[in-house]
Amino acid sequence: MADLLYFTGTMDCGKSTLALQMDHNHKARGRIGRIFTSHDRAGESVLSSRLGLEAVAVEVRPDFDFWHYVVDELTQGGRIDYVVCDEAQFYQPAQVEQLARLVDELQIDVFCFGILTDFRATLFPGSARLVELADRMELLQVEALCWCGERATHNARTIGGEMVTEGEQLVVGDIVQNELEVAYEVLCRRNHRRKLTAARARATLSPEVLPFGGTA
Ligand SMILES: Nc1ncnc2c1ncn2[C@@H]1O[C@H](COP(=O)(O)OP(=O)(O)O)[C@@H](O)[C@H]1O
Ligand SMILES: Cc1cn([C@H]2C[C@H](O)[C@@H](COP(=O)(O)O)O2)c(=O)[nH]c1=O
Repeated sequence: MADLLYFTGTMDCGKSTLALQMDHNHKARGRIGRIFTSHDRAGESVLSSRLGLEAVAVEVRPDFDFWHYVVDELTQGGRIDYVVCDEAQFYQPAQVEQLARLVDELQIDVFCFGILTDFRATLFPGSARLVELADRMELLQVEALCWCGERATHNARTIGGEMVTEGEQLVVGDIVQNELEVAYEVLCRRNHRRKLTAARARATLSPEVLPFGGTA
C-alpha cells in the first residue's frame, strides 16, 4: 500500500536533509522517484539542505498539476514509484489533493516535508490540507532549540533580531540574522508569544537569568 506521509517540524530541524536521505535510500533499492520543491532558499528547481547536500528538483508553481505531470510521464513510458516533496507548506491545497490521488489511484508513495505554521503561528494552507489528508505525520526527532534551551516549536520572523508580526505569509529566508534583512528564528511557544527573540533577551534580560552563560 502506498502512503501519503508528512514529515514536519520547525525551520532548521533537518527536513530537507531527511528528504534527500529518503530519496537516496529508495533510489539505492532500485526505486524510481521524482523530487519537487517550491521557493527553496538556494534558488529555483533545487532542493538544498543546510548540511550542504543539494539535488535537482521540479519547481512547484501555483498552477503546477502533480496529477497531469505524473500521468504524462507514465504515458510516455516512464516509471515513478515515489515522489519527494519539499517546502510542501507552499503548495496549494488542490496540489496536496493531487498528491493524495497519486497515492490512492496510482500507488505512488508521496513523502512531503515542510513547516506547519508561519511566523504568526498560523497553519499554511498547504500544510493544513496535508494534516487533513496525510496517512501519517511525523515530527522530526532532531530538536531545534529556542535560545532559552527549550525545544523550539514555533517560527518567528525577525528584522534586525526583533520579531515582526505583519507581512506576507511567504517570504523566503534563512535563520542567519542580518541587521536590516528579514530572517527567521525558532522559538518555544512561550517566547514566541512574548516576542522574546535571542537579540531582545540579550538586550533586556540580565546575564544571570540567561541560560548557557548569558549567550541568548
Ligand atoms: N555545521 C553543521 N554541523 C552539523 N549539523 C549541521 C550543521 N549545519 C546544520 N546542521 C544540521 O542541519 C539541520 C538543518 O538541516 P536542513 O535540512 O537544512 O533543515 P530544514 O530543511 O528543516 O530547515 C540543523 O538542525 C542541524 O542539525
Ligand atoms: C515561518 C515562515 C517561513 N517562511 C519561509 C522561510 C524559508 O524560506 C522557508 C522554510 O524553510 P526551511 O527549509 O524549513 O528552513 O519558509 C515563510 O515564507 N513564511 C513564514 O512565515
